[in-house]
Amino acid sequence: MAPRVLISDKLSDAAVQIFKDRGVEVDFRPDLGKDKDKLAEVIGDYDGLAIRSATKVTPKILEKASRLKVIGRAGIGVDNVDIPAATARGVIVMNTPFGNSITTAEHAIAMMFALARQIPQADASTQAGKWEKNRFMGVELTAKTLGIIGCGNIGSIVAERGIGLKMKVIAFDPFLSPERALALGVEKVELDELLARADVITLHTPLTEKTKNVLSAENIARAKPGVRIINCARGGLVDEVALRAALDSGHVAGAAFDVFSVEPAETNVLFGHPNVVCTPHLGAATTEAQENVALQVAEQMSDYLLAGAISNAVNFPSITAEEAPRLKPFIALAEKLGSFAGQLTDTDIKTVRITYEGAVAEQKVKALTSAAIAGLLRPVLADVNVVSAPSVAKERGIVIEETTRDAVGDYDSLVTLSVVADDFERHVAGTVFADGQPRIVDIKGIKVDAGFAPNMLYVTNEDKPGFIGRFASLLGDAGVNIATFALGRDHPGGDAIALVEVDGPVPADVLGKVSALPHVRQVKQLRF
Ligand SMILES: NC(=O)C1=CN([C@@H]2O[C@H](COP(=O)(O)OP(=O)(O)OC[C@H]3O[C@@H](n4cnc5c(N)ncnc54)[C@H](O)[C@@H]3O)[C@@H](O)[C@H]2O)C=CC1
Ligand SMILES: O=C(O)CCC(=O)C(=O)O
Repeated sequence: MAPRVLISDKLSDAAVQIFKDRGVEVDFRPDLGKDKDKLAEVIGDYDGLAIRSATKVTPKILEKASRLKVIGRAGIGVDNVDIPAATARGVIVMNTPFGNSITTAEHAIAMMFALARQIPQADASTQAGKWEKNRFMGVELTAKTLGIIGCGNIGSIVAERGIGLKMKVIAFDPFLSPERALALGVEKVELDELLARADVITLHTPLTEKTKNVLSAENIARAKPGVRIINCARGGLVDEVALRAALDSGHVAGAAFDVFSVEPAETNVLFGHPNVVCTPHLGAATTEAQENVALQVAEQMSDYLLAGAISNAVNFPSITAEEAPRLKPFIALAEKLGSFAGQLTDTDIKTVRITYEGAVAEQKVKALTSAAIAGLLRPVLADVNVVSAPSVAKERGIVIEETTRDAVGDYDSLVTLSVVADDFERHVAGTVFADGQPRIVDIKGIKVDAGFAPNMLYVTNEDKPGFIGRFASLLGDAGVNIATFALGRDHPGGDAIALVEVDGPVPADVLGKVSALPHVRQVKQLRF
């Protein structure tokens, strides 16, 4: 069955076409983004949801999204998606981090000119027939200092444009490396210095706990008198009430805002001030950017739904379409090793150690670890999946340790999973053979060679003569057919294990009889 995608915001038609061309069923319902009740009614029918910023993906919507596998944001900010809730439900959230950066940077530059030369006000006055030539005295930007708060993708483009305009560009961004600053031709400064020096401040950070109100009343007061402030990033970065007061007092000479603390902004404290220029979140609104992000999001979502490739996910490591088929058997191996350990563990797990040796260590091991954790937790939490598993494990206080190293043993690739609880540590290792099938090759240090099957028995016993015959007759008498039988022991007469594939579930009374056989220590029915 073809996957189904709902587009619930105004995306370029290009997205619809891409989905259709790729064989994904698509419904284009841009009305639904603003109607959360209707969206909740229909979301259960879709595998994918493509959005811009109008659709709010809340926990309530996600509760109804029983089939949903991926949310694609045609744009950068994913603050309209509840990421923890999506992750907890195993839904991949992807964005398109570059498609609208140039356009948004250009909007910030346009806003800077609009402020410097009061273009919107002069336009309104001129078209009203006033010809107020003396009213609109502007400022030149050449040689002025442009202060960029947040010098990532968009901030860097703004910096380049600013330098092109012969401005002195300074930037505050704790994550901007000195090398990158040098390459951009930007002076990296602390916030206080930026406030003191900048003639124009432009914001380009996401809205986070740290950046909320980065331009607070105090910081606005510290800014250079006559500063102009531009926000084309996110509402909430600037204290709008404090800014209005600073505009009224003349401390701030002008402000240009594309984004607001409440959107859609039908009213705002900044509205109506003569030195304020506003646009309705138009930063990304060019034909080029909208085409870019629509194409990209549709490609990314189709790649995931059809081929398991993951790019630009904010809650899962990327996997390319080329990597996906190579990774797939190892994802199956990791999940099954996790499941094996999970089915044998009834107590609280404290730590999970996963070691990747040999060729597999070169793969996306984060994805494999997520798969192993999903397999481990699934016996107790049925709806955990590869996306949600790491956050579920974290919530439960499970420490995950991941190691990669060169091959040291007999296998090209070996994955070893150790589970540590208060009173034991258990480990199991596996590999993928040339036929692409995952195999268990080591349990508790005992070498075995067994595939995974829907119904299996795991038996531990003392290595004494007679066990295999009695065990096989007991299953035969109970009408349980043995498909494969793998044995291992640490040394003659020591600890032995059997992994037995059977053709169907084994009744509880038969399991009881197996565990009562001489020399048997434990028997466990396993499902894969
Ligand atoms: N108005 C609009 O239509 C659009 C707005 N945006 C918004 O622009 C913002 C920036 O986007 P990108 O440049 O693509 O993101 P990015 O992730 O490439 O850059 C963000 C930068 O902010 C920096 N940063 C993070 N915390 C900081 C802090 N506490 N202080 C200073 N810097 C900090 C990061 O180190 C990073 O360099 C996002 O919030 C995005 O949603 C993006 C596209 C369109
Ligand atoms: O989709 C839009 O128009 C908003 C773009 C935006 O804010 C973003 O990409 O973060």
